[in-house]
Amino acid sequence: MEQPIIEINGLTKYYGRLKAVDNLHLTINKGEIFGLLGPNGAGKSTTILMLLGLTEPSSGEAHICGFNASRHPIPVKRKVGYMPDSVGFYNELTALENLTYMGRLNGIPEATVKALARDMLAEVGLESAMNKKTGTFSRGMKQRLGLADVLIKQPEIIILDEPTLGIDPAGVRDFLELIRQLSQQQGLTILLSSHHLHQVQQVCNRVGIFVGGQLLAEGNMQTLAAGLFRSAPYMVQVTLKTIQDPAALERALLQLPAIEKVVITGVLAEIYGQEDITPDIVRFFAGNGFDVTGVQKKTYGLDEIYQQYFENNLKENAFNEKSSGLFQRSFFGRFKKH
Ligand SMILES: Nc1ncnc2c1ncn2[C@@H]1O[C@H](COP(=O)(O)OP(=O)(O)OP(=O)(O)O)[C@@H](O)[C@H]1O
Repeated sequence: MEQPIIEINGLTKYYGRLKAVDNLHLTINKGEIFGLLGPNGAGKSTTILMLLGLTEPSSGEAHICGFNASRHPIPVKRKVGYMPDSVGFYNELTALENLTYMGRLNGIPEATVKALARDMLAEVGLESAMNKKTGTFSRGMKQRLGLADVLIKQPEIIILDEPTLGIDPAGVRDFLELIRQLSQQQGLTILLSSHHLHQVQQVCNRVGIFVGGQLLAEGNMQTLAAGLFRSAPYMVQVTLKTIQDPAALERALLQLPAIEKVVITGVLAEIYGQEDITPDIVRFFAGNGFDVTGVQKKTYGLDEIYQQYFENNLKENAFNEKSSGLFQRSFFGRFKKH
């Protein structure tokens, strides 16, 4: 049963004349890992600040666990743990000392704070480093400590702003896995802002694509891909030993049912269709005496979704810069709930 925990209605923020967030509508359910995806300046951080009650919206409102974020920021802060993109610690203190200190600041009773800090450090995989000074920590270790710092408040929602920035690939993988486990084991709701497509794709149940202050699309990977690639959602790549007459091959393939488009480049044929056309295609090539060296069914990931949007958006901008807003709305309009 879906239970809304973050409800955003018409949230808008102007900085002077700049509309940093434009009429945002979004609902996030309890236990979801939601990715706010978008390039720099898209409005992700401003949205997060409004959710935390740290900046006042120009219009619209956000409810967190039922509390209006700008009218009741204190209960909201109790429910939400926020990790900014860069977390500062006292370098001369150990991880345990830093975390115990943060726990005290958050009002955790003296009798339990140290034990809780130890538990949280174990939770984020820093058990063996808890007595090391944080000045010696790598960026990945600092992010884990940042997460422990958020968890010690025992929040219901965690908001992470670009949490994997500057961490090496193995560290990123471990960190994302940790986030996934926390969400699964503790039923935490996690909102994660990032411009790293692959990372968001790995860990999030649902993503929202932000550009120019607008939420252009939201959904899971399947819904986004199905909507975006509606005209030809399936693609099969066939590699052949040779292609003597590409035009004739294209014509012949287009005779097959459900095939919408064929693109031949060198010895590679990319065949797009309405249905999963792989069996028909394989039969076609085998039956017509082609030497097939490879067949690959393509599934659309966030990369393609993002790329497709940007490619089209760039073309449109080059054509008429002023129409880009309109284009964005029409291109992604079909995904939007509001
Ligand atoms: N305090 C501020 N005063 C004026 N303009 C601001 C302020 N904060 C952000 N902006 C502008 O609002 C827009 C959205 O910025 P925001 O930081 O929310 O985007 P973002 O998606 O989080 O990007 P990044 O990943 O670079 O932080 C940008 O054009 C930014 O320059």
